[in-house]
Amino acid sequence: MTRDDLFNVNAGIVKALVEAVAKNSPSAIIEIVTNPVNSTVPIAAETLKKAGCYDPRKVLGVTTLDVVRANTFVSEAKGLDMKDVDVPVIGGHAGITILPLLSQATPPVTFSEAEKKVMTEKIQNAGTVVVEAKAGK
Ligand SMILES: NC(=O)C1=CN([C@@H]2O[C@H](COP(=O)(O)OP(=O)(O)OC[C@H]3O[C@@H](n4cnc5c(N)ncnc54)[C@H](O)[C@@H]3O)[C@@H](O)[C@H]2O)C=CC1
Ligand SMILES: O=C([O-])CC(=O)C(=O)O
Repeated sequence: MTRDDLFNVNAGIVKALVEAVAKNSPSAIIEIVTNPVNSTVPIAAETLKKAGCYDPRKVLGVTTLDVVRANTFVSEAKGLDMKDVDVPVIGGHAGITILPLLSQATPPVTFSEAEKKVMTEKIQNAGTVVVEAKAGK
Protein backbone atom coordinates (compact mmCIF):
# COMPACT_ATOMS: atom_id res chain seq x y z
CA MET A 1 0.00 0.00 0.00
CA THR A 2 1.41 3.39 -1.04
CA ARG A 3 -0.24 6.78 -1.24
CA ASP A 4 -0.72 6.18 -4.99
CA ASP A 5 -3.06 3.26 -4.21
CA LEU A 6 -5.49 5.78 -2.73
CA PHE A 7 -5.78 7.60 -6.07
CA ASN A 8 -8.82 5.83 -7.55
CA VAL A 9 -11.19 6.67 -4.70
CA ASN A 10 -9.78 10.02 -3.65
CA ALA A 11 -9.30 11.66 -7.06
CA GLY A 12 -13.07 11.86 -7.61
CA ILE A 13 -13.75 13.08 -4.05
CA VAL A 14 -11.20 15.91 -4.38
CA LYS A 15 -12.52 16.88 -7.81
CA ALA A 16 -16.11 17.07 -6.53
CA LEU A 17 -15.17 19.06 -3.42
CA VAL A 18 -13.00 21.51 -5.37
CA GLU A 19 -15.79 22.01 -7.91
CA ALA A 20 -18.02 23.01 -4.98
CA VAL A 21 -15.36 25.41 -3.67
CA ALA A 22 -14.94 26.93 -7.16
CA LYS A 23 -18.68 27.51 -7.35
CA ASN A 24 -19.28 28.83 -3.84
CA SER A 25 -15.98 30.43 -2.78
CA PRO A 26 -13.81 30.93 -5.88
CA SER A 27 -11.13 33.00 -4.11
CA ALA A 28 -10.67 30.59 -1.17
CA ILE A 29 -7.23 29.30 -0.18
CA ILE A 30 -7.40 25.48 -0.50
CA GLU A 31 -5.10 23.18 1.47
CA ILE A 32 -5.20 19.62 0.18
CA VAL A 33 -4.43 16.95 2.79
CA THR A 34 -6.06 14.03 0.93
CA ASN A 35 -3.59 11.48 -0.41
CA PRO A 36 -1.95 10.99 -2.79
CA VAL A 37 -1.15 14.69 -2.25
CA ASN A 38 1.28 14.66 -5.20
CA SER A 39 -1.70 13.91 -7.46
CA THR A 40 -4.64 15.51 -5.66
CA VAL A 41 -3.02 18.98 -5.75
CA PRO A 42 -2.74 18.85 -9.59
CA ILE A 43 -6.35 17.56 -9.73
CA ALA A 44 -7.45 20.56 -7.67
CA ALA A 45 -5.44 22.90 -9.91
CA GLU A 46 -6.93 21.48 -13.11
CA THR A 47 -10.45 21.60 -11.66
CA LEU A 48 -10.00 25.27 -10.72
CA LYS A 49 -8.52 26.06 -14.16
CA LYS A 50 -11.58 24.53 -15.80
CA ALA A 51 -13.81 26.67 -13.55
CA GLY A 52 -11.78 29.78 -14.48
CA CYS A 53 -10.63 30.61 -10.94
CA TYR A 54 -7.16 29.05 -10.57
CA ASP A 55 -4.60 31.01 -8.58
CA PRO A 56 -1.43 28.91 -7.95
CA ARG A 57 -0.73 30.88 -4.75
CA LYS A 58 -3.99 29.58 -3.29
CA VAL A 59 -3.66 25.81 -3.77
CA LEU A 60 -1.39 24.05 -1.26
CA GLY A 61 -0.50 20.45 -0.42
CA VAL A 62 -0.21 19.70 3.31
CA THR A 63 3.18 18.10 4.07
CA THR A 64 3.80 19.38 7.60
CA LEU A 65 4.19 15.84 8.96
CA ASP A 66 7.35 15.45 6.87
CA VAL A 67 8.80 18.54 8.56
CA VAL A 68 7.82 17.25 11.99
CA ARG A 69 9.46 13.88 11.24
CA ALA A 70 12.63 15.56 9.94
CA ASN A 71 12.85 17.74 13.06
CA THR A 72 12.24 14.70 15.31
CA PHE A 73 14.78 12.37 13.69
CA VAL A 74 17.51 15.03 13.39
CA SER A 75 17.05 16.18 16.99
CA GLU A 76 17.19 12.55 18.19
CA ALA A 77 20.36 11.89 16.16
CA LYS A 78 22.09 15.01 17.45
CA GLY A 79 20.84 15.02 21.05
CA LEU A 80 19.00 18.32 20.55
CA ASP A 81 15.64 19.52 21.87
CA MET A 82 13.17 19.13 19.01
CA LYS A 83 11.60 22.51 19.70
CA ASP A 84 14.93 24.17 18.78
CA VAL A 85 15.35 22.27 15.50
CA ASP A 86 14.03 23.34 12.10
CA VAL A 87 14.76 21.21 9.05
CA PRO A 88 13.26 22.61 5.83
CA VAL A 89 11.57 19.94 3.70
CA ILE A 90 10.59 20.73 0.12
CA GLY A 91 8.99 18.79 -2.73
CA GLY A 92 6.08 16.40 -2.50
CA HIS A 93 4.51 14.06 0.05
CA ALA A 94 5.62 10.57 -1.01
CA GLY A 95 8.92 8.68 -0.97
CA ILE A 96 11.74 10.24 -2.98
CA THR A 97 9.70 13.37 -3.75
CA ILE A 98 10.13 14.35 -0.06
CA LEU A 99 13.38 16.36 0.02
CA PRO A 100 14.72 17.18 3.50
CA LEU A 101 17.34 19.95 3.24
CA LEU A 102 19.69 18.70 5.97
CA SER A 103 22.36 21.24 4.97
CA GLN A 104 19.90 24.07 5.72
CA ALA A 105 18.90 22.88 9.20
CA THR A 106 18.76 25.27 12.14
CA PRO A 107 20.89 24.92 14.21
CA PRO A 108 23.45 23.72 11.63
CA VAL A 109 24.10 19.96 11.87
CA THR A 110 26.67 17.80 10.14
CA PHE A 111 26.31 14.24 8.89
CA SER A 112 28.67 11.99 6.96
CA GLU A 113 27.52 11.11 3.43
CA ALA A 114 26.40 7.68 4.68
CA GLU A 115 24.47 9.19 7.62
CA LYS A 116 22.84 11.74 5.28
CA LYS A 117 21.58 8.92 3.04
CA VAL A 118 20.16 6.95 5.99
CA MET A 119 18.53 10.07 7.53
CA THR A 120 17.02 11.18 4.21
CA GLU A 121 15.53 7.75 3.53
CA LYS A 122 14.19 7.50 7.10
CA ILE A 123 12.34 10.82 6.67
CA GLN A 124 11.10 9.87 3.18
CA ASN A 125 9.73 6.50 4.30
CA ALA A 126 8.25 7.33 7.72
CA GLY A 127 4.82 8.28 6.31
CA THR A 128 4.66 5.14 4.16
CA VAL A 129 4.60 3.10 7.38
CA VAL A 130 1.45 5.01 8.43
CA VAL A 131 -0.20 4.61 5.01
CA GLU A 132 0.55 0.87 5.03
CA ALA A 133 -0.84 0.47 8.54
CA LYS A 134 -4.10 2.21 7.54
CA ALA A 135 -4.35 -0.06 4.45
CA GLY A 136 -6.67 2.21 2.46
CA LYS A 137 -8.75 3.35 5.45
N1 LIG B 1 -1.06 15.00 3.93
C1 LIG B 1 -0.89 14.38 5.10
O1 LIG B 1 0.05 14.63 5.84
C2 LIG B 1 -1.90 13.40 5.56
C3 LIG B 1 -2.84 12.96 4.69
N2 LIG B 1 -3.81 12.09 5.11
C4 LIG B 1 -4.82 11.72 4.13
O2 LIG B 1 -6.04 12.39 4.48
C5 LIG B 1 -7.15 11.59 4.09
C6 LIG B 1 -8.07 11.35 5.27
O3 LIG B 1 -7.37 10.62 6.25
P1 LIG B 1 -8.01 10.41 7.69
O4 LIG B 1 -8.52 11.74 8.18
O5 LIG B 1 -7.06 9.66 8.50
O6 LIG B 1 -9.21 9.45 7.29
P2 LIG B 1 -10.61 9.24 8.07
O7 LIG B 1 -11.12 7.93 7.54
O8 LIG B 1 -10.44 9.45 9.54
O9 LIG B 1 -11.50 10.44 7.54
C7 LIG B 1 -11.98 10.46 6.22
C8 LIG B 1 -13.28 11.26 6.25
O10 LIG B 1 -13.69 11.47 4.88
C9 LIG B 1 -15.11 11.30 4.85
N3 LIG B 1 -15.49 10.99 3.47
C10 LIG B 1 -15.48 9.79 2.87
N4 LIG B 1 -15.94 9.89 1.60
C11 LIG B 1 -16.26 11.19 1.40
C12 LIG B 1 -16.82 11.94 0.32
N5 LIG B 1 -17.12 11.33 -0.84
N6 LIG B 1 -16.99 13.25 0.46
C13 LIG B 1 -16.69 13.87 1.62
N7 LIG B 1 -16.17 13.24 2.70
C14 LIG B 1 -15.96 11.91 2.59
C15 LIG B 1 -15.40 10.17 5.83
O11 LIG B 1 -16.73 10.20 6.25
C16 LIG B 1 -14.41 10.52 6.96
O12 LIG B 1 -14.99 11.41 7.89
C17 LIG B 1 -6.56 10.31 3.50
O13 LIG B 1 -6.47 10.48 2.11
C18 LIG B 1 -5.18 10.24 4.12
O14 LIG B 1 -4.28 9.49 3.34
C19 LIG B 1 -3.89 11.68 6.41
C20 LIG B 1 -2.94 12.08 7.31
C21 LIG B 1 -1.86 12.93 6.95
O1 LIG C 1 -2.23 8.99 4.81
C1 LIG C 1 -1.93 9.05 5.99
O2 LIG C 1 -2.70 8.76 6.94
C2 LIG C 1 -0.59 9.43 6.45
C3 LIG C 1 0.33 10.29 5.70
O3 LIG C 1 0.20 10.75 4.58
C4 LIG C 1 1.55 10.56 6.47
O4 LIG C 1 1.60 10.12 7.64
O5 LIG C 1 2.46 11.21 5.94
